[in-house]
Amino acid sequence: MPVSDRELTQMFERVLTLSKVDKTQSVAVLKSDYSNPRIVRAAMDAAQRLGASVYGVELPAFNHPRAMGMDMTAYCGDTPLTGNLAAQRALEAADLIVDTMMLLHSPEQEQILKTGTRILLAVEPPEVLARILPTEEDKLRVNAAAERLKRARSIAVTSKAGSDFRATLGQYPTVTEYGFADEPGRWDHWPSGFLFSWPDESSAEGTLVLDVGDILLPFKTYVREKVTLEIEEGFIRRIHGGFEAEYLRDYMAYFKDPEVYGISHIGWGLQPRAQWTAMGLHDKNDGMCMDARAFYGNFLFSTGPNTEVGGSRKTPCHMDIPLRGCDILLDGEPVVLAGDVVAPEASRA
Ligand SMILES: O=c1ccc(O)c[nH]1
Ligand SMILES: [Fe+2]
Repeated sequence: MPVSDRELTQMFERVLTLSKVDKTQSVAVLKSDYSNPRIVRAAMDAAQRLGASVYGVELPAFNHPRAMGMDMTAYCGDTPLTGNLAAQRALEAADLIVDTMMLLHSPEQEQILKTGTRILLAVEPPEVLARILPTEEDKLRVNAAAERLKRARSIAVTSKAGSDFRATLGQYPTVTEYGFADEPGRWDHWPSGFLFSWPDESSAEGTLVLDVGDILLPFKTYVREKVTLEIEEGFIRRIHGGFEAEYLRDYMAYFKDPEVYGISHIGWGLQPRAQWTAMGLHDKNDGMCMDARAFYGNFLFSTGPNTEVGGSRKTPCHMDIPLRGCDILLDGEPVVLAGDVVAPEASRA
């Protein structure tokens, strides 16, 4: 259902307030040719209504000649900001950046965050922003789970479909997404509600079986026949199954980069207002489908880049693959069982 401009501005006022925007703050709205103009305008208006010093940074769109599709997570690393030091300085001057063009998985995003500037990504359709409007309660639940994940030294994921995956943890930080950027140097994404870390380099091992109904992003497809990923020493070594396995093999091979098979962030969904079914109701180009990444109790697996936590894999191909119905154990203790969040208690909806 359409959201009115007035409601969109009011939602931005709410989320920018949660992001600690007030008259003492400067807010830069980062945009490019493909930004949603309604989101740009609502962010600018809301920031002004909160008394902040507001400015826009507009960058010409960047299209890599080998990028395919419109989903902004499909080709990561190079962005309209890449190489534009003057624009980066202009952005670093802000207390908060509302990113309507997607810097995620770029080295520049990390450089900007290191200056203490906060970044809030907002590129989903207004109807999704409205349905998953962030709350303080989301933050409490995600942070409760993060306290557990920060302490974890191992993760194990199994499922009835046959998944049997494990990795050690600790080399990389825990990252939370609860929908607002309220602390210095924090990046967040409205809408969200999940958390993740990265496996220690070379530690990811085992099998992940994508079962019917699991999701392949950025393809925005529901798996219709099982796909099996065999993982050794932190890399996907084999992908087998039927048509979807062949399609995934062909897509990843297209990049001609062995690093696309590396494992990226792994974690689980904690957003009850995100729905597994939502992707089926949207066109592929409506956004990046955060419902699929955030739905409650998923195991979110991903491949490719790890630059956002200081890793060396700046590879453009990034697959986000949420699985349903998994058991997720940290140090042998369950946090999710059969796709339902069981611990920590404070993380349950
Ligand atoms: O919010 C996001 C979106 C995409 C992604 O790969 C991670 N987190
Ligand atoms: Fe991802």
